[in-house]
Amino acid sequence: MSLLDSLFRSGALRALDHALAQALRRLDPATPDAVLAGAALASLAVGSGHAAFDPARPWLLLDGTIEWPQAQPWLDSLSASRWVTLPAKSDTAATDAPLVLDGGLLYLRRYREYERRLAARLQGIAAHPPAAGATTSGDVAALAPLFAALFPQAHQGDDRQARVAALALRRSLLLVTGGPGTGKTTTITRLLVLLVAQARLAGAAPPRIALAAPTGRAAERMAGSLRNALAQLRDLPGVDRALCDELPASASTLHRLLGTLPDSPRFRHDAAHPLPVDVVIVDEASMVDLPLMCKLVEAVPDGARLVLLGDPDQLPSVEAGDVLAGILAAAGAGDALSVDDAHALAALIGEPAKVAGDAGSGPAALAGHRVQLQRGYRQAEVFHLAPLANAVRDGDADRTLALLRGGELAGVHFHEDLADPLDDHRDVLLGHWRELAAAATPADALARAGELRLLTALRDGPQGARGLNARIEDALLGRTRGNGTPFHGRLLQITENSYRHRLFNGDIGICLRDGNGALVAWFADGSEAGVRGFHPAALPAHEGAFVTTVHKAQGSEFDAVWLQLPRQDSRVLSRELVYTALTRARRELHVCASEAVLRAALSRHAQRVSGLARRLA
Ligand SMILES: Nc1ncnc2c1ncn2[C@@H]1O[C@H](COP(=O)(O)OP(=O)(O)OP(=O)(O)O)[C@@H](O)[C@H]1O
Repeated sequence: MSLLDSLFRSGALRALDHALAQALRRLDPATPDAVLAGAALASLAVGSGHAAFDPARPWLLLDGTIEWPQAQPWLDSLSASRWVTLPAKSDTAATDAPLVLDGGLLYLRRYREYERRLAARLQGIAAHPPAAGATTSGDVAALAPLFAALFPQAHQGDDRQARVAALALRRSLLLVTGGPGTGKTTTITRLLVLLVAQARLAGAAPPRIALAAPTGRAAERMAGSLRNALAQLRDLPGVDRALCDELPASASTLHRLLGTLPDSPRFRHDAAHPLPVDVVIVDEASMVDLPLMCKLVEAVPDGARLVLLGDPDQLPSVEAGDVLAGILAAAGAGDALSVDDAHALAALIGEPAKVAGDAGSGPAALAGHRVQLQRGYRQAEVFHLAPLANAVRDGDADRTLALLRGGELAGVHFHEDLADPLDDHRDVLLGHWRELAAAATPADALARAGELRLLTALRDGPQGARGLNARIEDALLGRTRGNGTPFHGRLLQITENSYRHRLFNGDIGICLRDGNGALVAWFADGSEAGVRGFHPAALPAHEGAFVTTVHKAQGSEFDAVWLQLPRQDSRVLSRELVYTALTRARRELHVCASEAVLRAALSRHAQRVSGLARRLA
């Protein structure tokens, strides 16, 4: 049997992937099986979060007992095919072949173009100094008193937060990375105040600033953190409150920032119609996929600053890409300043511990654009998560298990071998969800829904989100319910973007009866009332949300997180998945898992195929 047929019969391919291969076979019946299978796999790769298919590492896409062709003959056969373009380095893949073989990876043409355009525009932004940059030592010296008020520790050792703000004076592309609570938002707030002051000193208008995140929830969280940081700043001696007043009070989704067009994958803002802004700050950059990141960077005007914030240890975007990882690979460790920056910024931050070119930092293409924040500032007395998060991030299973079993981390609970939290902890969990139905107002119910979330690794199976949701809904209702029927107290999550409703993938709502007994589905929004109601039958696609997958919880935080891992290992499990789940918790964490599954998860990376790092280098 041909590889294509055996992949299709085993259920590995989606109908869409198979249809692409079939279409090529119809157009040219002589097309070799290796090319047809490659086409189907390139399509499946995009559907599985990869930018391309790697014939040398096919198991990154599919595991199981598949007899893969040898890499070199496969690549040769692809290279010789009329369906595959082989672009020269500068080529824009102008032919209309559906596939491109580039850097040993097989791409669907459109995704190779996204990757090429993203790399080119990122390099363009990085190479372009900010329009209102501080280039002279006089510019820098004039800002020194404010800088010292914003970053009083700047001259004491390696203050990475101060380094971020200082670098923003000279760099258009800035990558600010760090785990939860390392002060990314605090730092950005101070950086923006500094940029406002810089414009004022130059007699220019204050910079036009856009704050954005991939999901509505992440954007809300970003705006909330910024407001808190700003409230602290207003009381800081040496900081003029009028500077703080110039900062935006809200953040939007990236889709809204770029301006969606009805029934079009394009946005209102693009290279020809750039965003009318001077600074774009993007939070949760690890969640941004390849097409969206490409469209974002192309809409950033020349001379504007682009600041990407993210936690590199979190799961990559659900959709194709792993874009942040590719960019960071080209930026190095984020521990060094370039020689020029170090010299120009010495008046603000003193002599840096390390300058680019020092042993270890390497000649990365975007070196000098990244700052990795290291120190966590969240209070640890009530919730001591950091040691566990670090052990998981490092894939250190022995240490992770010792910490979980030791029971000494405040707020962290291990329920070893527990396969069903609804059996042993039914009262706590159902009690919480019942309280939502009894909340005084929809806004209150939605706020309380953020107090606890049960997270799973998988959608399907006995410990999957779907099955658990159905069981919880039955338990709350006290009877078996027709699938998807709304009921008073049902928590739900939108699963598609609907611009008409202004509801987006991942938005959480709750169904409550109004005074007349009619069910209304309520969602949080930025309006004065704080919520918007919909008739449940008029909602875009949605599903139950008492339990969500870790993937869907990216960009959100909850007071208490219950993480349920499956009983059997699965290729979906990885240290990034466990790390992302743990770091969603603000006060309390419950991990339900077996030693074997936890060890298997921590031994695996959520690896994605991408040519971005190579392209940027
Ligand atoms: N240099 C600092 N000194 C003291 N406290 C700080 C400092 N930087 C940040 N914090 C505090 O640490 C907490 C977390 O900061 P912040 O919200 O900026 O972190 P973050 O990295 O944006 O977090 P998240 O991962 O949730 O987005 C806040 O309470 C903030 O006030």
